[in-house]
Amino acid sequence: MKVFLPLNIRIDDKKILFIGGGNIALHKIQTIERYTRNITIVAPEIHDALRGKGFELVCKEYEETDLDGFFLVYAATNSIEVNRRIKSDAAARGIMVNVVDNRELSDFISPAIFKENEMTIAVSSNGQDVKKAVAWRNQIREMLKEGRMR
Ligand SMILES: C[C@@]1(CC(=O)O)c2cc3[nH]c(cc4nc(cc5[nH]c(cc(n2)[C@H]1CCC(=O)O)[C@@](C)(CC(=O)O)[C@@H]5CCC(=O)O)C(CC(=O)O)=C4CCC(=O)O)c(CCC(=O)O)c3CC(=O)O
Ligand SMILES: NC(=O)C1=CN([C@@H]2O[C@H](COP(=O)(O)OP(=O)(O)OC[C@H]3O[C@@H](n4cnc5c(N)ncnc54)[C@H](O)[C@@H]3O)[C@@H](O)[C@H]2O)C=CC1
Repeated sequence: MKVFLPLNIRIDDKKILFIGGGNIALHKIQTIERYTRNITIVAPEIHDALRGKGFELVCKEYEETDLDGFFLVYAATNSIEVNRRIKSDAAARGIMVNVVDNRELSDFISPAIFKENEMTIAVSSNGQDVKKAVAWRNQIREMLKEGRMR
């Protein structure tokens, strides 16, 4: 089984690339944009909710050279084959990838996050039980809101 180490990575001075701009990209970007807007999206079709927010939008199919200059990459297309190709192209360049349809291929995974000002709670199940990670995050959030944690 893969093992994932929790880290807080500096990203304000780095570029993040999304390949694929559909529902899953939108959902992940809604979390990431609370930390940075330095996001580029490459996809033939980009969700309307991702437009006009200051992201760099590149309307086309993925090519290997799209990876140049990026620190983190999210392979978020609806094609298993394209996502696998992104992973192997990025690995050859030493770039870390989150493959949204395959935790085994992912160099990093996204935790369930609750952020309030400078404080962040991030819950992960090591990629094994997303629903439990979300449930724990929600319970911790409720405890905070009810004043049971300070
Ligand atoms: C491994 C990981 C990889 C990664 O994406 O990094 C991954 C993978 C997969 N998720 C799947 C399903 C769903 N994921 C969500 C939601 C979230 N998923 C997130 C993280 C992760 N998901 C990483 C592990 C995290 C950990 O370690 O625990 C969250 C926490 C963070 C985020 O995505 O930003 C975010 C909550 C955001 C929030 O609430 O804030 C929902 C909706 C929901 O539950 O709300 C569903 C539908 C559930 C249903 O169907 O009921 C499937 C099956 C796909 C399929 O079968 O089609 C796979 C694929 C697989 O398991 O291989
Ligand atoms: N990690 C997670 O939490 C979850 C992941 N998934 C997986 O996420 C994947 C994506 O799902 P959705 O976003 O709902 O799909 P979607 O259909 O909404 O969006 C797909 C996106 O990929 C783009 N795309 C397709 N081919 C491309 C190419 N060659 N180059 C660049 N972009 C390309 C499309 O233009 C579109 O923007 C699916 O494989 C699904 O299994 C699904 C549920 C949860």
